[in-house]
Amino acid sequence: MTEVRVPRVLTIAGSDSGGGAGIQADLKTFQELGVYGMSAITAITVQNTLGVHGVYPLPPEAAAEQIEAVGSDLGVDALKTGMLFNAEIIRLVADQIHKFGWEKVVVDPVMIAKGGAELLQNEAVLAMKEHLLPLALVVTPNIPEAEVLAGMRIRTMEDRREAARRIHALGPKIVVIKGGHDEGGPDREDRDHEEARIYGISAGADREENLEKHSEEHSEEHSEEHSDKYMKEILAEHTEEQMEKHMDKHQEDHTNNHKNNHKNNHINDHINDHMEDILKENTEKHMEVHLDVVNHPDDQTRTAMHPEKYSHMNSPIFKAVGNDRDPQVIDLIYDGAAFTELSGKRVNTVHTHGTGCTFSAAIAAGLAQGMSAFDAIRSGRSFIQAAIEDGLNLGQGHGPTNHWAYQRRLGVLR
Ligand SMILES: Nc1ncnc2c1ncn2[C@@H]1O[C@H](COP(=O)(O)OP(=O)(O)OP(=O)(O)O)[C@@H](O)[C@H]1O
Ligand SMILES: Cc1ncc(COP(=O)(O)O)c(N)n1
Repeated sequence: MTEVRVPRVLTIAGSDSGGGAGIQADLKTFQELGVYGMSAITAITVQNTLGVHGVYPLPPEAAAEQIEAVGSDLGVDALKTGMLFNAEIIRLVADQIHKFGWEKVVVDPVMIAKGGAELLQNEAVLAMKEHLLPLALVVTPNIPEAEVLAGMRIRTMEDRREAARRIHALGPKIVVIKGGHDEGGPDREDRDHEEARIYGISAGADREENLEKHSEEHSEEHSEEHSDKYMKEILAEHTEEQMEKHMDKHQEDHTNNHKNNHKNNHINDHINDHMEDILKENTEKHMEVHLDVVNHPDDQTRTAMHPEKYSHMNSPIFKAVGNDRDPQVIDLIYDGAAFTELSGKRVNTVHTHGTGCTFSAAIAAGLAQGMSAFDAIRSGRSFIQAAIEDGLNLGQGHGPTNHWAYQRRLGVLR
């Protein structure tokens, strides 16, 4: 009889002292999903919910040696990469993946923290494109990262599809462009003018033509100086937008928190007095959530070309709660043949620190468990949706997500 072995997953990423992103988020996700987690740390960040206060990269060999130690002894069924910080670390990590012949590789091309700190040096983008992306089964850029990797602005879903095609051409088998950052943004005219400023093109009627011309020149040029400037502009712009939204929401949250303090004390007393009742009630509430999911008629997954290929995505357990009237967040998947949109309810919260890390870690866990890439992505989406919806409200800033939420909803109350 063959012995059943626990799936083993490695994360190669930076440490987040605040516990919401990076290695810490990854290991929490692995544990929740029932896989054995291992880590190779690339950098130590001094971080809390208010931001990144320091970055201490480890010597590149430290990452390579950790991977060697884990790979040569415990073995790795799937892995994910997160913050890699510099080109040398990227090269050594890629060498190790290549040497061990690992195929279930999820690359989360982390570039910048939500608060604006640089988690990947500008000049390392080229190394990521050349050395790491070709080894990826799944790559999961957010919109600003996709803009940098594809060398184009993303304003519409068609832009996103074009960016996905370009990134796919760099070698990964499946591209997932996440939609967390797509909150509508400035109107088309403003974006046109902003784009014109960055590209140095006109914003008038001949705009599309100019943009196309620019994009051709851009791919021919590939000058590092140009892509450095381009990357800085894109990332700075997105960060400013996010910070403004964050500050508004944060002030609102603070007022609400204050108002809720008395109420919370009462609730705590109540919980202590009636623990059993609360737990029972919670279980019923979670069952209702499931029923809502099961009965929901409109599956929010739209499959562009091969519905039969993705029929497993109709599995009720993997459906996000929500409906078409809710503001949506859409992740776009491209496998070189078809586009699939995964959409779910957009949660109105500032506590989304580490969402990308958690999502990619959950995908790696699914792959290690033998899921297809699409199932793993779908299940990763459900994991992060639950983690954002049932937020923990920790810290004074941009708080972490709730890594317990997914299992709790499945009825495992802990
Ligand atoms: N407000 C939200 N409501 C629901 N889902 C969200 C929300 N924000 C992000 N997500 C989901 O979380 C996952 C990560 O998306 P996001 O675009 O935030 O990645 P990211 O910017 O790389 O994350 P981070 O940098 O915080 O680690 C995606 O599956 C996305 O759809
Ligand atoms: C170590 C580390 N890795 C990744 C992120 C990205 O997460 P976010 O964009 O939510 O800050 C981070 N902040 N820290």
